[in-house]
Amino acid sequence: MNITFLGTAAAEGIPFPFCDCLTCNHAREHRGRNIRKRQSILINRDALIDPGPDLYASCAQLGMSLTELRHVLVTHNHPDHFQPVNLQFRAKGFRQQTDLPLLTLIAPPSVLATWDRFGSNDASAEISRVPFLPGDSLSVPPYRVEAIEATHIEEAMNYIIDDGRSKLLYACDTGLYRDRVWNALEAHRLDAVIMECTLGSRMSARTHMSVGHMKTMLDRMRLLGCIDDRTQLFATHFSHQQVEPHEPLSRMLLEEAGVQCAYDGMVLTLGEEHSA
Ligand SMILES: Nc1ccn([C@@H]2O[C@H](COP(=O)(O)O)[C@@H](O)[C@H]2O)c(=O)n1
Repeated sequence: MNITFLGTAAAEGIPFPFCDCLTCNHAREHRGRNIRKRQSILINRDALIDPGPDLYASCAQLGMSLTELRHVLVTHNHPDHFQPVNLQFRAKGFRQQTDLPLLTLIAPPSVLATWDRFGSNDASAEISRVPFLPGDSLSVPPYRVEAIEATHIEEAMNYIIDDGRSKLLYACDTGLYRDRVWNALEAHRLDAVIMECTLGSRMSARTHMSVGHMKTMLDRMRLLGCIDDRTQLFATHFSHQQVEPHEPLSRMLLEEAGVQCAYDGMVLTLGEEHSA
């Protein structure tokens, strides 16, 4: 499974244009991995999680097209994770010479309601919708997708994605899992975990993760046998209000939690990593 981080920031991005905090100012001055677009990942070339506000800019910057995209999974109904216009522009009039595969839109009912409220049309966007909720699973070859309940807003989900060779847990956005979620997770042996660490080392909250909470979650996963020393661990979805620039943040995550710090353009081939 190839995974490309299209964006690694929380709602505001880094730098947030309406902010002059140290992290935002440092990003403007030093750029590189300090610049973070809003959170989104591409799996291989055919599955995308969270088509947020920076999707087109990320693809342009990384030289990637989405013409092979077949599955879009949405975690929850927040505007930094789902922007209907990204998929509305799949309509024929916007790409007359390009044929696209039918797209499966896997999303909670609240996200599908937003899709409808923005005047979207499934037929013209060549989309087949699949209402999805925590506890649901389905097969969209080559993937098996299972949703577990996130601790964030109503209907928010994290995804377990299995391509038959490796299994990923995508844990954005969430706070500490509720007890009932651990029963569902127990059955899984994970090759990679991508977990939000919105709050860095500065604070704790119910609906987002700090490095302390991340360690708590990973310790419990280890105890249950979901992860072991071979599992690759990544932190992402950082808030400019809570984290330092990329280098000190990377050091802190590695030292305190044994976790790698994701950056925009990072590519994982489960077992390897190199820049796009
Ligand atoms: N405990 C928190 C929660 C949020 N933030 C900041 O707010 C932004 C939006 O949060 P959502 O819960 O709506 O995703 C987030 O990007 C953080 O910058 C926070 O600092 N502490």
